[in-house]
Amino acid sequence: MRASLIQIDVNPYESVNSRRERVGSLIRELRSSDLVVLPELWTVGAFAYELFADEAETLRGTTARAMSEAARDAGIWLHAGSIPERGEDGALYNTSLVFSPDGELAHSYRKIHRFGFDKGEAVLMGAGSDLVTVPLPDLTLGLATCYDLRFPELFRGLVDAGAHAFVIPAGWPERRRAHWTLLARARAVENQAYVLACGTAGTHAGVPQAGHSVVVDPWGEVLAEAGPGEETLTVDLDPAKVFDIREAFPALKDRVL
Ligand SMILES: NC(=O)CCC(=O)C(=O)O
Repeated sequence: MRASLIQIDVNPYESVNSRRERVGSLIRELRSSDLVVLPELWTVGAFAYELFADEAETLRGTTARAMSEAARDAGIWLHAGSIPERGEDGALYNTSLVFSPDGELAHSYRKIHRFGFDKGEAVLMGAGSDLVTVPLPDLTLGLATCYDLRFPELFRGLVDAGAHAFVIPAGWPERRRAHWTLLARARAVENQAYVLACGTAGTHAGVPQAGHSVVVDPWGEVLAEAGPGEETLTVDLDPAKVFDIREAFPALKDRVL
């Protein structure tokens, strides 16, 4: 199973429209992949709090339509990262969208743990409450977003719901990059699952982004890691590795709590 992560530069000098078109073209070049992943809040940037309300969209908005067409044209599963969603209740959510190869919006996930450190996201956005898994032909994905990476109980819940790989779009800042790679590897090792963690590049709202998107195998080995700039990582995953490692070293079966 071939997966590609597009680490997008979210600098504020590019308009949302231009970035959306550019990302659509990048996705269409990845026809040989089975799954393409984008980062968190890539239309605006995860720390551009003042843009969230203005750029919020519904699940049938401009970004969702553009991503649906790109997924269909490329014939791939697309985890289109997250958008600032304007919910039916009027509240904002940090919502990830997953499109099937025929362009259908198959799943969406509202980020559960809002980033509360600088108050921005936690004040502006509502919290999701539902765990979301995405059964693909060869393995099941569990969805999480950025700050969620710090909360292992979410990932354990996703494993209990059948996940073999976690997809984590992010807008992780450079100043905590050491945590990013460490946590991605920890979630992989403790759950014996692949981790596909796709971050952003560039600087927005004065926050330099870490980049360094990473794919980790179920043994905790880093299969591929991006540099700091815009880049696409492509990796071949072996779904059997999850089952083999879980059988050969059955730590998940020894859980007490
Ligand atoms: N967008 C985010 O969730 C930021 C998370 C972060 O900066 C951290 O966990 O550190």
